[in-house]
Amino acid sequence: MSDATIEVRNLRKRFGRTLAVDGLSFTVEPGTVTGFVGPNGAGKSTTLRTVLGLDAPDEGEALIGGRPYAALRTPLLEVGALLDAAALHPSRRGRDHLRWMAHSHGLPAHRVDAVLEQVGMETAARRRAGGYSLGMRQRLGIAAALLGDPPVLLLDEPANGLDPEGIQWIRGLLRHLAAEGRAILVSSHLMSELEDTADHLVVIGRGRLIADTTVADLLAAASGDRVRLRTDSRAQAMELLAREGATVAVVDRDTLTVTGLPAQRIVELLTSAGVPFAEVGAHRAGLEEAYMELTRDAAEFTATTDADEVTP
Ligand SMILES: Nc1ncnc2c1ncn2[C@@H]1O[C@H](COP(=O)(O)OP(=O)(O)OP(=O)(O)O)[C@@H](O)[C@H]1O
Repeated sequence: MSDATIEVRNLRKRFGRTLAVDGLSFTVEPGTVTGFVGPNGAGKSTTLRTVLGLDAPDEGEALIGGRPYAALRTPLLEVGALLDAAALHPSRRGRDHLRWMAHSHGLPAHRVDAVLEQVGMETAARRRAGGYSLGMRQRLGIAAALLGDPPVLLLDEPANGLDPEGIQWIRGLLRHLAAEGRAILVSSHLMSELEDTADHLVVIGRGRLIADTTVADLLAAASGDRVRLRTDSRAQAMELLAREGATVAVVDRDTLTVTGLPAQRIVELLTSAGVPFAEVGAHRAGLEEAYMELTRDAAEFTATTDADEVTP
C-alpha cells in the first residue's frame, strides 16, 4: 500500500466572512490511524471535503497518494470516505445501494457481501434504509467506504450515534485496517472517542493547527512529572503538601495530583503528619486531559458552561 498517504499543504478555505481553514498542513502516514480533532466548527469537515475534491481550496492543496482527488483514475479504489452517514434513500435496501455502487465502479458483486460481513450488516442490509438506526447507517457508510478496498480512508465522526459496543467495534476495525498498511484519518470533536484508537493526532482550532503529534508524546507531555495520590483526607493532604512548596490539583473526591515533590518525599510527609493515604504513583494523563492542557491557553476553545450562560 505504497500510495497510502494523505497530504494537506497550506490549505486555506473561506466561506464568505468565515475563514474555515487557515493555512493547514499535515500528513497522514500509511499504517496509522490519525485522529483529526477540534471543537465544533474548527474546520475538520471542510478539510475532509477539500481532500475529497468536494470543496475547492482558495489556497494550498490536498493530495491522496501524491495526487489531487480529481486526478485519481479509480477514486473508489484509491480512497474510501464516510462523510454523511444519513445520505441514503429511505426506500432503498442497504445491500442494493452497495450493489449499485459496486456495479457503477466495475467492482465484483462479492465485494458487497465481503464488506457487509466486515461491518456486521449481512442481515440488516436486506431491509430498507428508512428503518435503519443511526448506528446501522454509520456501519453501512463504512461498508461503502471499504468497497473498493482502498489504501486511504477518511471518516468524519464515524463513532457518532454508535452505542458503547459499536464504539468498541469501530476501534477494533480501525486498528485492523491500519495494521493492513492503510492511512486512516478519523475526525472527532471528542478526544475520548480516539482513546485506544489513534496513533497520531492532528488537533485544530479555528482552522489552524494546534498540534501534530504522536499520542504517546502527547500523553507523556501531559503526564509531566506529576504524582497521583489517593487519600480520604484530601484537604489535610493538600494543605500539608502545598506548605512544602508542591502544586496540588484535585482530580476527584479522593484523588490529587502533585507537582514539585518526588513520590518518596510525599510518602514521608504524609506518614509523619499522620495523614492517611492509599496510593502514590506516577500520574498518567488520559487523552481528554491532554487535550485540555493543549487548548488551555486558547480561550476561544473553552466550552461555555450552563453556569456561564445564566450569569447576567
Ligand atoms: N458551506 C458552507 N458555507 C458557509 N460556511 C461554512 C460552510 N461549511 C462550513 N462553514 C463554516 O466553516 C467553519 C468550519 O466548519 P466545519 O464544518 O468544517 O467544522 P468542523 O470542525 O467539521 O465542525 P463539526 O465538529 O461541528 O462538524 C464553521 O464556522 C462553519 O460554519
